[in-house]
Amino acid sequence: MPSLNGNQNGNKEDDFSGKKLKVLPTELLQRGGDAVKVDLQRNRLKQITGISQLTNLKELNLTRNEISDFPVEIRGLRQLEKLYMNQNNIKTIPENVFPSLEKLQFLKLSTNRLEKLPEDVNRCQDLTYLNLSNNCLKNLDPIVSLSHLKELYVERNQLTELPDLLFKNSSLTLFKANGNPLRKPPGEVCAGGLRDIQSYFSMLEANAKNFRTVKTMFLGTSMAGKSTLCRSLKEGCPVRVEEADRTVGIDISEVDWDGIRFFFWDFAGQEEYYITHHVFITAQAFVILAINLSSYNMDDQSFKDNVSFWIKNLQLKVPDSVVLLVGTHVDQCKDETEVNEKKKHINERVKAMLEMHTTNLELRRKNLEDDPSLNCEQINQIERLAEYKLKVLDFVPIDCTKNGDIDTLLTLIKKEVLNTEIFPNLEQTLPRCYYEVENDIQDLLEKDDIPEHGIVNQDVLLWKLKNRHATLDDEQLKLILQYLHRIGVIMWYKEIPELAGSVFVKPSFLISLFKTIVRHDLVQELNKISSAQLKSENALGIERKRWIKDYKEKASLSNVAIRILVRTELEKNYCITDEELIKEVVGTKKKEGSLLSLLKHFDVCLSTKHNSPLNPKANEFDPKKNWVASNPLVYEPDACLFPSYLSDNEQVEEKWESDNTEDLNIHVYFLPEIPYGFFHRLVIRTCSLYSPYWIGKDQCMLCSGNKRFLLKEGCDEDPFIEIGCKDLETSEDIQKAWRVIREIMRRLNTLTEQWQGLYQHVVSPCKAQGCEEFFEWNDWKEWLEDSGANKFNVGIEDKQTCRNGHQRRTELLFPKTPDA
Ligand SMILES: Nc1nc2c(ncn2[C@@H]2O[C@H](COP(=O)(O)OP(=O)(O)OP(=O)(O)O)[C@@H](O)[C@H]2O)c(=O)[nH]1
Repeated sequence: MPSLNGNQNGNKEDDFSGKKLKVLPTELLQRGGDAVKVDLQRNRLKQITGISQLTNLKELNLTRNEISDFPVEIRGLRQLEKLYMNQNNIKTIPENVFPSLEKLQFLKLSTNRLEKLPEDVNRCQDLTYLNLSNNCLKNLDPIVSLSHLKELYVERNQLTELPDLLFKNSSLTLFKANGNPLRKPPGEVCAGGLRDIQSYFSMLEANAKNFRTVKTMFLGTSMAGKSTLCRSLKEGCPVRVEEADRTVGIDISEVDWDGIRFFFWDFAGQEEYYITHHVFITAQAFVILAINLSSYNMDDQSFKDNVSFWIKNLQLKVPDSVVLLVGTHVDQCKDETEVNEKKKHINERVKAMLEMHTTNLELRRKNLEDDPSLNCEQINQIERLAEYKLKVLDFVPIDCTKNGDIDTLLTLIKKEVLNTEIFPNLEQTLPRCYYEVENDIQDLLEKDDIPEHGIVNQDVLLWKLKNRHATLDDEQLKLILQYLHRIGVIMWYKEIPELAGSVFVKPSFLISLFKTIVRHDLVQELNKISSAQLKSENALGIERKRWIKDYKEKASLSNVAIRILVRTELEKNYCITDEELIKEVVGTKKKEGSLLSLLKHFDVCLSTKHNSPLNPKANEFDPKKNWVASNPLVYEPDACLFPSYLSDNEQVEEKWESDNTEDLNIHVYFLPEIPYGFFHRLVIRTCSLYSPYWIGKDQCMLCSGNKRFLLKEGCDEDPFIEIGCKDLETSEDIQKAWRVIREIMRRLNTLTEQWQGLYQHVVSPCKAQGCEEFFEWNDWKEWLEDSGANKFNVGIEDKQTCRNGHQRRTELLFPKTPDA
């Protein structure tokens, strides 16, 4: 029997969800005109023959079924107000269905395979909610005249343009279009939301010009020749870069070739800088991967360090980018044969690597297809990942000291960039004022109207720009500034309260501040601190020694040392004397400076504490309340910890002691692998919730109440992150622990969203001694949603049996309805 639940409107709901139905049950059809609301989600329906008998149906939920042909019979449901058809396999919707659904207000068609919408969808004039995300739509014209739409979602489709009519005089209050290859308006405008898009269209001239910009990133190991390539290409002839002149952080510059603007981002190759790279590696980029051919050994390690590490990172972070492999130092190879052999080695390995990636995704998809209705979300995600094709262009070996070779490379780059198959989104349509504002900012800098360091108060900048653009108001100017921030021309972190008032119109300055702290030769820099500098912060020489020791042994850097280093950089290299500005950036004993706020915002480091004994009074985490640190505070944050520089896990292991079978334990597996810096950032984000924590190289332990939680990066062939909890005595303890794990998983999930090419799945290991079996989670992402928490694993048994016959209590394997 279906359950009949009352709802707020007094309508009875026929609940047939999760019953593995393949056809509509007779008992439902017999209800005929009595059925008002029917829930058929999570079944195996391919068709819904007979549905038109439910003539008074107002709400129909067909989420997560196996429907591929849109059921035309729905046409008969003339009273229908709400229709859920998301997470099926629908490719097309025929004409002549929607005109009959005149009362439809809510339509959810997300996560299907729709390529096109029927023209007559515009007949549903009462529609206020429409969700078309995760489809393959190229065009939204059929919906422009839906004048009552309030919420519209079209994320992750194939849209290149949005129709401006959609935004004129519309009642839209929510619109999301992330994950489309948009040119008009560009994705960076859409990322700002509805207001930005409306403002963009209001400013866009009828004959607006298309502009062509390429963000070019030079990546590769240290000394590969990135700076040499970057500078030589800019000059059009070989430029020699001295070893002492190596890149620290990132260098940014701009060139114009034949009307195409190239932004050159030269990334430093030393590992210390990798943790800040993710901030600056952005979508739709052109990557020049420099590989030093003379030092390249044709073995696994060399391929990994010089090539695959970088390609995999790009595949994870920006899977839609284009990579050009450039082999440098050809003149230092023995002969042409050596160059050709190395080129062949790299080309073959890269090809195999990309194929392997596709095969792994394919295999995973096949596994999931055993139960498509349960795994629909995951299958869809895999299919989306398989659609990303990182383009790796043919390998070019060059001698960076030779004129002819630089010329050849230059010609090749220009040719590739103009190839629309390789760069389909090169052209973007922008209102003229966007460019004018950008040029004006450069002009203000050149005319010294803005100080050389480029930090300018938001109000001052707006005032200066308004003097030049009488027609633009503050709001429009702010939107343009945010767009310029998103494309990396300026930096304005509006969402960080400490930084919202300052605009950094010279990003290179900000990066140079990053590198005062995140650098390969930090110990040397600490050693250079003079007595006078120490005195300025009331510090002693003996403290400097301690800073160096703490940094080397505990990867923690004193806040006082940070202040001294940053102040020195500002005063010496940028001749800044404005004490107020220095204090704002550097901070004081009482107030954190803007630089630290930024580093924390990007999860580069976290405030650290003295490691005190396990605190049984650690505040418990309660998802309904704001988390507050334990009282009395166990620490005064006086240093910053850089987790990825830590060298061992001893302390964490000692605090955690050993695992036991009554612990909670889940593994989050990553395909193709755990991105560089992922664990580091997860630890930072998680530890900011709990006062007592201990961190090691790839492990971290934290406390909530009297329970201990472990986060661990592991690899037993497949890379995974383990989340565990111990000290659980009662079922209530277990429920509480799952809530904390849910919070950790939420953080993990928001991080994952920053790596577009990443796939994860979650399992609970069996834990019986010697057993390697596990219990697979199907719905973990749903569990993270507020509404999903109550549905998770509803009705499962008290015990689960693994494939080897071991039994384990369900509540130790899955979070059984946390708030039930
Ligand atoms: N002979 C020769 N020397 C080169 C070539 N390319 C680069 N070099 C030299 O190699 C050294 C390293 O080059 P850089 O351009 O600084 O390398 P990088 O990749 O920017 O290094 P990091 O800044 O440490 O990341 C410099 O001394 C260059 O002059 C080449 O093709 N032939």
